Amino acid sequence: MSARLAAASDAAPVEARPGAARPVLALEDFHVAYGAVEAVHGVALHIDEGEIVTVIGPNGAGKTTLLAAAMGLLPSRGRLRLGGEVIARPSVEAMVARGVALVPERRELFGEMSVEDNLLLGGFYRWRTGRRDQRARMAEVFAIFPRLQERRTQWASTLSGGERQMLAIGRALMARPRLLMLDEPSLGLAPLIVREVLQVVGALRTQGVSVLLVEQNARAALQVADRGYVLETGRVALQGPAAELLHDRRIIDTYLGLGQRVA
Ligand SMILES: Nc1ncnc2c1ncn2[C@@H]1O[C@H](COP(=O)(O)OP(=O)(O)OP(=O)(O)O)[C@@H](O)[C@H]1O
Repeated sequence: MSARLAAASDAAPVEARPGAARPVLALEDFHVAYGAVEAVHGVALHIDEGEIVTVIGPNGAGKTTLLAAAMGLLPSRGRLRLGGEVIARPSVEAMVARGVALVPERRELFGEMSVEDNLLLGGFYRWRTGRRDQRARMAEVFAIFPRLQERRTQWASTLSGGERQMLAIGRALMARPRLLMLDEPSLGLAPLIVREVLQVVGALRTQGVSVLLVEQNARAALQVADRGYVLETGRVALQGPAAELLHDRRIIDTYLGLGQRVA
């Protein structure tokens, strides 16, 4: 294991790390349970401003659970901070109001509504007033995903898998989030489309959006991310710079397949 890769969760509290940028999101000793059964056991992770951080791991490791609880969709125990603020009881309303957006695994689009109307709904909560503002933001989203503009009047249900994923991300971007949380954006997509979608995700950092990317496609995720965490049975098993994780023997053997070295 490389010296810069750490086997356990962040040992020091985030604010205690020398020279650390202020994290957009920090979880410390974060636990999530379904009834009496705990699925996430004391995870610590952070995302700094403009960073793309990925959480990878096998089926059932707790990735979706972690993301849902960080968004306030599931009850949690531990510490969650957004910027400098401790959020005592994370709720969806609190997270959305503070500029966090989640793109869920199943995308949750409104199939019998146009691309344009799906996008407008994404900005509704934050921009209840000011329709002109929403139109301006939609133009920005179309600049990011030109394919959506070509299909703006088409029902969401008629889009291809890749286009639906773009629409789901575009809808989340309508709220101008500081932090975008993505759950398995590669799910069900062909490799070329995965690359296209993740390239756009990578470009978001230049627009001041930080990204928490949960992925089973470890290679694709590590190629776009700055740092990564490996979650196994609800615990952080390994973490470090994405470029180093990509070349870590254990990651290659377990997640990248057939003992191949990454070129
Ligand atoms: N609604 C639920 N009720 C009870 N247990 C659940 C529920 N949802 C998930 N779990 C359990 O929590 C654990 C973590 O599941 P989770 O879906 O978060 O894993 P994951 O890493 O996202 O997996 P995948 O990559 O397959 O989506 C699993 O053991 C799962 O069975």
